[in-house]
Amino acid sequence: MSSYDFVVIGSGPAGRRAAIQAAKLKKSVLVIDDRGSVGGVSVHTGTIPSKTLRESVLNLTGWRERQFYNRRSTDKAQSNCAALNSRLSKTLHHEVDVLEQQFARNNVHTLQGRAQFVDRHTLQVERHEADRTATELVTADRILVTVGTKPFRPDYVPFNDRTVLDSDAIVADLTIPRSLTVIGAGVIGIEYATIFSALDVPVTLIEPRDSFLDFVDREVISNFTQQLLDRGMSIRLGCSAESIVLDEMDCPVVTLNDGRVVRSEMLLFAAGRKGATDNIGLDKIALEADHRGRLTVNPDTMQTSVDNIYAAGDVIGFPSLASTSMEQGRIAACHAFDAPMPTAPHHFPYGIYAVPEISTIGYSEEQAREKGFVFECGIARLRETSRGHIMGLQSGILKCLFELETGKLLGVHAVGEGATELIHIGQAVLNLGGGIDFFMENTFNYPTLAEAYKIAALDAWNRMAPAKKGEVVKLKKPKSKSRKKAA
Ligand SMILES: Cc1cc2nc3c(=O)[nH]c(=O)nc-3n(C[C@H](O)[C@H](O)[C@H](O)COP(=O)(O)OP(=O)(O)OC[C@H]3O[C@@H](n4cnc5c(N)ncnc54)[C@H](O)[C@@H]3O)c2cc1C
Ligand SMILES: NC(=O)c1ccc[n+]([C@@H]2O[C@H](COP(=O)([O-])OP(=O)(O)OC[C@H]3O[C@@H](n4cnc5c(N)ncnc54)[C@H](O)[C@@H]3O)[C@@H](O)[C@H]2O)c1
Repeated sequence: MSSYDFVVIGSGPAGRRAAIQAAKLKKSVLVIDDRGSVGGVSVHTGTIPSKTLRESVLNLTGWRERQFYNRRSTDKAQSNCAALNSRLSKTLHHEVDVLEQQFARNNVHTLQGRAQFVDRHTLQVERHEADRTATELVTADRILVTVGTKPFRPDYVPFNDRTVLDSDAIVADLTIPRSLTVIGAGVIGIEYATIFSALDVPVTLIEPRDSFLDFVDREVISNFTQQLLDRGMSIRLGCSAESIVLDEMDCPVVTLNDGRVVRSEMLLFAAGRKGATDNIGLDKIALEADHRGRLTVNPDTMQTSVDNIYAAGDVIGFPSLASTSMEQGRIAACHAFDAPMPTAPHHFPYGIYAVPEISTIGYSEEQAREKGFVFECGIARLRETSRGHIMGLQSGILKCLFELETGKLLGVHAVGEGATELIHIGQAVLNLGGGIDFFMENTFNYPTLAEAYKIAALDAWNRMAPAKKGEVVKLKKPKSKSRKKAA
C-alpha cells in the first residue's frame, strides 16, 4: 500500500493545478486517472479538441477572409477531414506531453486506474492490465475529488456513436456530415452547431426553452442569433424532441412536440452533463451527490463536509469551466496545506467559442437592472473600427455598462472576432474597480479591435447626464482578503 500527503482523483484542469500546487508546497502527491493518458475531459474530449476543431475549421475554410475572397468551405474541409483529425490528435498529444513533463518536473506521481473510496483516507484503485484486472490500495492525508462529468445520455436517444453522438464521441473520430441536428442550445450545443455551420453544413438547433445562453446579455445574443439566421441555420426554440429514431440508413429522424420532423445525417445530443460520482464509493465516506451527481463544497476552501476530502472542478457544478476549475484546484491544495490564498475576484469571464465568439464579464443589462443599478450602455461595432475594416469584419459588437452616478464599469459583453481575448481588458478594469475614465483617458494602440472599448466608452459618455461628465470617480484600491483555513 502506498501513502501520500495528497491524492487527487482526476487529472483535468482542477486536478492538475491542485497537484502541482501541492507539490510546490513540498507535499508528496499522487494523481489517479482512469483514462489512458492525463488531461481529463478538458484535453481529451472537451475544451481542447473543440477549440482545436474550431481553429482548424476557420483556417481550412478561410472563414476570416471570406469577406474578401468569397471562399466556400465544404468541399475543401470535407476532403480535409483527415487533416482535421490529425490536427486534433497533434494538439492532444502536445497537451499530454506538456502535462506529463510538468508532473515529472514537480515529482507528482501518476497512476492509471479507477479510484473509489474505502474510507476517508483510503482509496482502492482498479487497474486494467492486459488481460487482467488488478487492484491496489492508496492512503492519503488529504484527498481531492476532481472526477469531472460525463455527458447526459437519456434512454430515449438511440446513441450509436456514429450518427447519433454526444460531445465526447463527436471528437473521437471526426466526420463531417451533410446535415446536422443539434439538441440542446447550451454552450456545447451552440459551439458545435456554429462550427459545423461554418463548414456550410446545414444545421438545425433544437432547444426546449424559449431562449438560450441566458447568462449572456440579451442584446449580444440577439446580434449573435441574427448572424446565425443570416447564414441559414435553423433555430427551433421552445421545441422538444418527442421521439428520436434511426431510419433505414441509420440517419436520425427527430419528431418535435409540435409535430414537425427534422431529418439529418448526424445528430449531436448536447443537453448537459452529469457529475462522474456514481461509482466512487461516496457511501463509504458518508458523502452524497445531488441528482446531477454534483458534490457540495465550501466555495472558499473547496472542503466537503468530510474535512480531509475536497472537491473541485465540474463535479461541484457551476460554472463548470476549465478556467475556473484550475483556480478551484489551487484553492483546495492551498487550503489543505495551510497556504492561504487571496479571495478570488467576484467576476470571472465566460468565453463561448462559437463562430462568432461570445465573451462576457460582469453584469448583463438585464442583471444590472434587476440589481437596481442606474447605468448607461455604450456600444461599439467592430466593423466601425479601422482594424475591423482591415480584417473585413461585417459584424460583432462590444457593449460596456457604466454606472451613471460613479462611472464604474459594471459589465462588458462582446460578440465577434477576438471577443474571448478582448474581454480581459474589461476584466482588468472591472476587477480593479475601474470605470469610464480609464477608457476616456488612455490611448489605445491603433488600429486594434481594442479600440472598440474607447468607442463604446465615448458612446456611453455622450449619453450620460452633462452634469456627470468629467466627474467620473477616481478609483479606490480593492481590499484583498486572505483565505483563512476553516476551523
Ligand atoms: C465540449 C466541451 C467544450 C468545453 N470548452 C470549454 C472552454 O472552451 N473553456 C472552458 O473553460 N471550459 C470548457 N469546457 C469545460 C471544461 O472542459 C471543464 O470545465 C473541465 O474539463 C473540468 O475539469 P475537471 O478538473 O473538473 O475534470 P475533467 O476535465 O472533467 O477530468 C476529470 C477526469 O477524471 C477522470 N475520472 C473520473 N472518475 C474517475 C475515477 N473514479 N478514478 C479515476 N479517474 C476518474 C475522468 O476520466 C477524467 O479524465 C468544455 C467542456 C466540454 C465538454
Ligand atoms: N466555452 C466554454 O466555456 C464551454 C464550452 C462547452 C462547455 N462548457 C461547459 O460544459 C458544461 C456542459 O455544457 P452543455 O452545453 O452540455 O450543458 P448546459 O447544461 O449548459 O446546456 C444544456 C442545454 O440543453 C437543454 N436541454 C436540457 N435538457 C434537454 C433535453 N432533454 N432535450 C433537449 N434539450 C435539453 C438545456 O435547456 C440547455 O440549453 C457547461 O456547464 C459549460 O460551462 C463550457
